[in-house]
Amino acid sequence: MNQLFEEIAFVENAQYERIITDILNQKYSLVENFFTEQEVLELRQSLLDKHEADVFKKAAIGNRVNEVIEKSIRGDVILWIDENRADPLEAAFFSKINNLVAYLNKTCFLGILHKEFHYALYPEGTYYKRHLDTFQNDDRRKLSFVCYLNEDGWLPENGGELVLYLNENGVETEKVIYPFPGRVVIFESQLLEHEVKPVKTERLSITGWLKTR
Ligand SMILES: O=C(O)CCC(=O)C(=O)O
Ligand SMILES: [Fe+2]
Repeated sequence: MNQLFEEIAFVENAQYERIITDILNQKYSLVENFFTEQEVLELRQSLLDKHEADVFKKAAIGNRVNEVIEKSIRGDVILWIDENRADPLEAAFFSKINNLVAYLNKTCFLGILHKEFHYALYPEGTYYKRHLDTFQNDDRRKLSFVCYLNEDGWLPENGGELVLYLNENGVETEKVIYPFPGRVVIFESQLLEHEVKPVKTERLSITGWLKTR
């Protein structure tokens, strides 16, 4: 009965449809208003408060069974967000993510069953060298999701741009994305190599992955 109700209640969502079309056509989607300005402001404050409380740790490369801290590859510090212990703000964040996942699973049969998200702070001078978001021993990450939480007025000169390496008819091209506040980038974890260019002003974000199995 519930199932039937869901079928009838399905409403096409223009924003999600655009995300799906973008990903099908170009392997990534850039969304300017996935979260409200208020949500972005509060998530930024939450990140800064938690960082102030010193609970971030140096990000590693490799997955959690196989991790190595390698500052020559990435220099950000992170804090994983546990959905089961989320505060109301984080719960609202996950509710938007879960809506998107439900839509993707329903319309594209993506089979997303798990997700993992962390706050990330790149101190001045740090970067993340070109990489793919999958691990040798784990290919469950399907979509990468990044939401930028920088201050209003963030300038291109602040560095820290995300560069996606695209392939257009066999030719590599670079898509440069500035981490302006509120921007969300979603891309195919297994297909798009990318990097974070050196940061000149502390750079804030939430990054996550939508995973199968
Ligand atoms: O912050 C970004 O723009 C991308 C971060 C990233 O590539 C990662 O954490 O794997
Ligand atoms: Fe990445």
